[in-house]
Amino acid sequence: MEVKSRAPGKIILAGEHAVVHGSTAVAAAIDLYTYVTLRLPLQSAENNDRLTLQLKDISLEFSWSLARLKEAIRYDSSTLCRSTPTSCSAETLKSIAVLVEEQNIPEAKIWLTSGISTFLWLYTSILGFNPATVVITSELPFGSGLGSSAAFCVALTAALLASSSSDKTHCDGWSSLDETNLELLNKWAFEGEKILHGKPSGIDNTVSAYGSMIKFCSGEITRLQSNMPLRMLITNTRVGRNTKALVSGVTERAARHRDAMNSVFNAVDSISKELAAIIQSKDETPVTEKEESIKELMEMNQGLLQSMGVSHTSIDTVIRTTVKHKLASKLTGAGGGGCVLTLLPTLVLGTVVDKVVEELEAIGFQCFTASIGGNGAQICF
Ligand SMILES: Nc1ncnc2c1ncn2[C@@H]1O[C@H](COP(=O)(O)OP(=O)(O)OP(=O)(O)O)[C@@H](O)[C@H]1O
Ligand SMILES: C[C@@](O)(CCO)CC(=O)[O-]
Ligand SMILES: [Mg+2]
Repeated sequence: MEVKSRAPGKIILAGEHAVVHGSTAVAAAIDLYTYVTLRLPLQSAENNDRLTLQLKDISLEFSWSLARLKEAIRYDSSTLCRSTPTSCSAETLKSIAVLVEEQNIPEAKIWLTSGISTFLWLYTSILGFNPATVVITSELPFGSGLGSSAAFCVALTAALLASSSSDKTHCDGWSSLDETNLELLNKWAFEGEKILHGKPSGIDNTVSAYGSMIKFCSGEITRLQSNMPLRMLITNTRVGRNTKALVSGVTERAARHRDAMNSVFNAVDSISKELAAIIQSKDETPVTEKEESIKELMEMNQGLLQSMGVSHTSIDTVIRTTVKHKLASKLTGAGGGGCVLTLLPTLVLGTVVDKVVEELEAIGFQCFTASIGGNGAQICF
């Protein structure tokens, strides 16, 4: 039996980090996906006593015998229930860490450790100690602010849940999940993100699972219907960083300067709400005027992210380069490097965009555009 799944990455238009502290944020799915192929072997097949994970983009394979998994992860798989997502306990995470360590991940790829731990947790929690080969590929850059960790959790969980569901109707092409399955998928993916982000808000897994564009506040989701064109240039500074460390840095700063940081988070909340209202507004305001407002909101949000301590000199370089051409930019995702968004207003000339891209790429950054607000998680049998 084989099932495939895919889940998109995302951009955060406003509200990253503050959303972890209860503020509103606005995010949209992008058309760059993480793909999972899950193969369950026949009883009689070779390798029916192993769990194998293949990360195709980086040509790495990890494999565990089921006996070793059962010995190390000491929970009773008969008590696990795919329909009630639970958190990975510190004790289980420790046992999983031992299993990951045994795989001798190359030092240069050590950042994969948390991803592989998350894989083992989600797999054994949903499918128990059953043999399989799981193949993963991704169009998303890892650890760059485009939600690679959430897309990984959502795509993996979608394949795991689909393979264990009674409804395996063959379909041609990708099909979306129904509301009940989406909700379950999103809850499991959130548990996976907890291993990767430490204290996630849940916005990344939610927008990856549901797709489209959402306003998100303390777990409450509002799907947004955009009533204006929204084009963003995405610049990957290629500066690596880790979301978990950045999130905990902001939490520590918030503990040191409670009142000041609460004011920052409140300001971000207002920015996100205003941004969502502009995007959805059906009034007669000309698009150019709406774009001017979004531009200003992005600049303000970037200033507040700077004051949270999550910007980076590479991000400042992108901002300086784009502002010369009267374009506004802000970091997206956790910051500290990673990706930057630049609003491309409808009237901006193609020649100006080409010039900006040329300048940014000459510095060593990578620029691309992506379609915003598309599909969420999908499966294919
Ligand atoms: N396809 C994948 N295969 C294995 N691990 C992955 C994959 N995608 C992401 N990961 C794991 O997620 C980690 C990156 O997550 P992180 O949250 O730091 O960045 P991000 O999700 O890309 O950015 P942001 O959280 O800011 O949107 C990687 O170091 C890796 O452990
Ligand atoms: C930085 C953060 O706000 C967004 C990362 O894409 C973390 C989170 O919400 O989990
Ligand atoms: Mg992430």
